Amino acid sequence: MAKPYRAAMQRIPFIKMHGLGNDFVLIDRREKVLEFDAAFVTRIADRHRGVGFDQLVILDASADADADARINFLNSDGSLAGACGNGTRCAARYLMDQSAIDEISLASGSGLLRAVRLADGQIKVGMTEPRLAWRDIPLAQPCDTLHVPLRLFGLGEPVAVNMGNPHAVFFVDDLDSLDIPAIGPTLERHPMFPERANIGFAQIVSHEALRLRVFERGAGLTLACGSGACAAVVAAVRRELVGPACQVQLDGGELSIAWAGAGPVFMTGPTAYSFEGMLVGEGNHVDV
Ligand SMILES: N[C@@H](CCC[C@H](N)C(=O)O)C(=O)O
Repeated sequence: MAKPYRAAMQRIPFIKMHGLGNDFVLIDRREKVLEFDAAFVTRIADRHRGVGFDQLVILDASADADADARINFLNSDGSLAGACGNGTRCAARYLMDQSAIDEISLASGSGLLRAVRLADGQIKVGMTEPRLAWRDIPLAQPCDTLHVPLRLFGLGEPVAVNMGNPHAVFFVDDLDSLDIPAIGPTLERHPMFPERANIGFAQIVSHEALRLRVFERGAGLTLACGSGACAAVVAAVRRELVGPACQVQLDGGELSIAWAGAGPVFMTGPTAYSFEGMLVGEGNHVDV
């Protein structure tokens, strides 16, 4: 028998995508108003009772005539993320496929982002210009962002970078010796980072390559973090550890990052569809 509130049921189509295993539920609201709250987000994020994702990617119609759509990101803990590199590449791929085009512009919290599909199918996005002043990270106190005075767990001083979201990058000699799930939460929520921070651990491989693992703000250790890869290369270029083009080796695969020492950071890598489905429920209380 149909439940009495059936008429109020929402049906929300979604697409599951990932970039190097950094996974997303993408909801396209460009043509339909769909409302949901933080409880909805954490429910869908649950990998046992929901769909599971690192970030929820929401596409809306954009008021900006230069943009094809507006993009927003929420972490699996329900918090807002100002930027998400892999999510941007996945959303760009989805929008390009929908319209059979190879170039797209997205309005985001960190400005207008342009993405292109390359001949080999990889998606390249121009991320924002990194912000490097302590206030812009933001950090809790004035300091040199190239050497943030934070010494914990035997790590050296990190480099702080804002890529539309806050990052701290620690350079280490042996990435495999770190228990990142154990130390990540303390660093993410350290009082030095009033808005919390994404915590990257980078090991230099050569002048053109580094290995990276990121404990993401609001999502924990992920298989890849696009904005984290950008932040790590910006940090490594500033410390003169790598050149302007750098391969970033993440647990889920590789990203090519280019930064000339000023201006935007370019990120290139693969994207993939996983499956599509429907979230069904009453109001914001959605069953999956
Ligand atoms: N996975 C993302 C980063 C997501 C946002 C981050 N957790 C935050 O809160 O800033 C990426 O690919 O950049």
